[in-house]
Amino acid sequence: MADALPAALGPLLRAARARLAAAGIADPALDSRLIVEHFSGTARAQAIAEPGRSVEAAALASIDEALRRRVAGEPVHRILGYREFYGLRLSLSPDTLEPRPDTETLVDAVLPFAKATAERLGECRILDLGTGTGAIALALLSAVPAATATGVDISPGALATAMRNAKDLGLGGRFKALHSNWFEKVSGRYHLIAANPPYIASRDIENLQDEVRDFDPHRALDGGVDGLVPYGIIAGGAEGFLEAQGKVAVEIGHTQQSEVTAIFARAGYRLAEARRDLGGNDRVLVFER
Ligand SMILES: C[S@@+](CC[C@H](N)C(=O)[O-])C[C@H]1O[C@@H](n2cnc3c(N)ncnc32)[C@H](O)[C@@H]1O
Repeated sequence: MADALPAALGPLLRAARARLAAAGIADPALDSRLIVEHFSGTARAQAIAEPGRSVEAAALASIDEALRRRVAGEPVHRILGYREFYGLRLSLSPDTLEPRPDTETLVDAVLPFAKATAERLGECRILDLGTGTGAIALALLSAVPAATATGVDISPGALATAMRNAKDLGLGGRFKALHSNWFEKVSGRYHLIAANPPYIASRDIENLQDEVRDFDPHRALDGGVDGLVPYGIIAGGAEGFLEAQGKVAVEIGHTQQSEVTAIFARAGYRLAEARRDLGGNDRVLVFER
C-alpha cells in the first residue's frame, strides 16, 4: 500500500511525483503536477509561493485515487476529464478520442483559408466529420468569429460532449452536432470539410500503446481492414457537400500520404498542401477539386 500523502502542498507534490516515478510513469513531474493542481484547486505559483499551504482531506483523497488510476495505466487527461486543444479546454468522455497535439497541425493548415473565406464572403461554413470532442470545429470557430460548423459523429455520446464543449466555450450558437454515418444525414454545402477519421488498420489495434488501446474508443481508431476505408467514403462523398473552390482537409497516419492522395485523386481532387506534425511525420493533407 502506498504511503499516506502529506497535506502541505510542496511535500504533497514531491510525494505524488515520487509515487508516479516509482511506477515507471513516463513524465512523473508533469502528470503529478496536473493531478495535484486539478484536485487541490491550486495553481503552479501557489506551490512555489506557499509550499506549506494545507490541502483539505477530501482533495487529498481525490489525489490519492487519481494517482492510483495513473499508476494503473489510465492516461492523465482521462483522469482529469479534460484536455487542452488549440488553447481550448475540452471535456472528454468515454465516447471521445482524447484530442492530440498532432491534430492542431490540421487546424493550422486550414485556418488561413477559413479566415480568408470569412473575410471574402462574410461567412465560412465548416463540416467536421468525426468531430469527437468537437476539437477541430471548435478551434476554428474560436479563431474565426464569422464561421459556423456542423460536427458529425456516429457516436451520440461524443456528440453530447462536443455540444457541451461548444456551449462551455460560448460557441454553442455557431456549432451544430449531427448524428450521422459520415455524409448520410448531412445536407447543404460547406466551404471547408475537415476530418480526422479513424485510420488504424483493424489488425493493428491490438498492438497500439496500452494507453491508446485501453482508453480511446475503438470506433475512433479503427479505419477498417487497411485503415483507409473512411478516406474512401470522404473522398467519394465530399463533392456533393463542397462549395465551388472549397477545400477538404484530412489528418492521416504517418505512412498513409501516398495512398490517401491516390484515393482523393481517383475522386477528382488534387493535393493542394501536405503538412508534417511537430514530430516531422506526414500528418495533414489538404485537397481541392
Ligand atoms: C480519430 S477520432 C477524431 C476525433 C476528433 N475529430 C479529434 O480530432 O480529436 C474519429 C471520430 O470519428 C467518429 N466516427 C467513426 N466512424 C464514424 C462514422 N461512420 N460516421 C461518423 N463519425 C464516425 C468517431 O466516433 C470519432 O469521434
